[in-house]
Amino acid sequence: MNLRHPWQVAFAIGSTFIAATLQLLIPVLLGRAVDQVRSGGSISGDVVEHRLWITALLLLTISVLRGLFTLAQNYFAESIRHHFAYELRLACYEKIQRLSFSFHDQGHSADLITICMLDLEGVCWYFSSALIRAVLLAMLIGIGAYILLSADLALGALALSFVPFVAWRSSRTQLKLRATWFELQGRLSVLSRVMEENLCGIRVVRAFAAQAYEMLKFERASKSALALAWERVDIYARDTSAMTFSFLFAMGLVLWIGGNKVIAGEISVGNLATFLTFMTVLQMPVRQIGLMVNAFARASTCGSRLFGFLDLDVAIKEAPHARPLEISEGTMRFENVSFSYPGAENRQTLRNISFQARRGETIAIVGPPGSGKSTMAHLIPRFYDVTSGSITLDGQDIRHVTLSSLRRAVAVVQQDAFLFTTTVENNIAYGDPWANESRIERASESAQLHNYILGLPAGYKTVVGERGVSLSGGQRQRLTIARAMMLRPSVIIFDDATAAVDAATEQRIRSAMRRFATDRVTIIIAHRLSSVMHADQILFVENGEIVERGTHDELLAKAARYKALHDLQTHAGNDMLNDDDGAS
Ligand SMILES: Nc1ncnc2c1ncn2[C@@H]1O[C@H](COP(=O)(O)OP(=O)(O)OP(=O)(O)O)[C@@H](O)[C@H]1O
Repeated sequence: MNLRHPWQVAFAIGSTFIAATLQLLIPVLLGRAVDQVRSGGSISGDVVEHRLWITALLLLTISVLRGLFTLAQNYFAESIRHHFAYELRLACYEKIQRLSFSFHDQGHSADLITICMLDLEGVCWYFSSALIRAVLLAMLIGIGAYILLSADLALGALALSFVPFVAWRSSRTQLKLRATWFELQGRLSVLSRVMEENLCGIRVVRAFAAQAYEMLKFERASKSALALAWERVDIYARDTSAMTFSFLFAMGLVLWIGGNKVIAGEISVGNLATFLTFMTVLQMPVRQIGLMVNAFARASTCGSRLFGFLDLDVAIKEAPHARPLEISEGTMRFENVSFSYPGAENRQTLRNISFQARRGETIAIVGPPGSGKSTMAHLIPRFYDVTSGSITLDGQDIRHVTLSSLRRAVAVVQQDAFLFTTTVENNIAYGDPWANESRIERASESAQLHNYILGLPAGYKTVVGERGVSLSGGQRQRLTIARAMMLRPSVIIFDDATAAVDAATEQRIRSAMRRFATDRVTIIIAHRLSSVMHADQILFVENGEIVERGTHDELLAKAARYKALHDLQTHAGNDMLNDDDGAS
């Protein structure tokens, strides 16, 4: 139970007890009222009327009070549920912020959303509404059974005979409905996937005149969902009828046998009325046993997933006595770094990488696809930890400094330029929300974006991202470059960040960044050698190892892999130019 709100829990349970007790008094009072009318022959009319008035007033008061306490019970139960959900949601979100890249690499995002929304709801509902209802149900059935059985054992047993059957049947129905619910969710998600693909690929669909095929695909998915929905209606209708029948059958028996007992003078008509009213009172809660069983089954699956997620160990942790990173000379060093991805420990992605970069230097990393260039970049902000060796910044091992200070000092401009759905200004100032306008403008000028932004409908206040103005790949990329520059990092990494901009814009960004680069280490990962030829040191990586290093001229002079790549790109460029000449 949610012990962070003990008073609310106490009020919810207390109100439930009182509401249940008051509800149990109603059949007793009704029975008494019937007997008071029946006894009219032996007592004067005024006395009967007086007694009836008292009983009626009592009934009214009890009903009003019961309503108020039920209201309080629902109020507190809902309040607990929402507070509990709020706290769990925050805990989940906080966990997501801390989870390491190795967790996200396994493509958990859809599962994570299910855990943090649906599973969380399942757990909260159980801990608030279902548990409170279980208390109410236990009281109604327990005390109700005691009153009925002590009034007349045989008739009481008969009146309660529908309880086990309805409880069993409603639990079975709910569990069956639950199983089909999962299946239905699966079929509905196929339906939404078909629709989503159709909307995303609308140009392909129209271009290939595939509307009829798409319609057929959608109809098939739709039919399969409809069939299951019908199956569920069938289960529900059949089981509801069976439960109603058993209840009415038991009621008929009580009426018949009870009626005979009244004739024989064994019980009063009022007693019989009490029995019948009790049965009506018990009917709905008993049917809800199925809901409780379902809530419990749901909460145990959802709970094991939710709490399993919250208890997950975070791979990248801060050292117990981590200190903020202190930058003085601004030197970064890789010392004999080897690395294997978590889950792929038998394969070394990087082997014995050593190099040093001083403030103001630009280091370029080139090499064939999959050679480990991005992996090297991801080790610097500790997206992953080195398997052996170390990375230091001014002599401080990055594993021994606080994560926030490290990530403020190391900015990565990724290949995929992600933008938040907010203004251009907020996107650029993401790492420094208090930055003034002139700094934001300077950063966008360096990223060759300022003039373009001024031409947007609302300038820097224009909303971009999924539901805003759409930018081209190159413009998005330049915006993320400006965002990284705002951090004034000690190490800035461009992970193939200029691949989406044309050579002329790249040239302009590079010259604008020259001043910016004097205060920090710049690491450029690129396939286009024209992007890296001005670097102070070029590392050629192959199969996770640095196989060549030096300046552009030194590497050309070596006439090995770098030279081969350079010749390939130069010839490819010349060939394209020649083709263009030929074409024109
Ligand atoms: N998250 C991951 N889990 C396991 N293996 C990975 C992961 N990311 C990359 N790899 C593997 O590590 C190797 C190096 O990948 P990396 O992305 O560093 O190469 P790269 O040189 O940057 O490639 P590219 O030039 O195509 O971007 C590849 O074989 C890749 O399949």
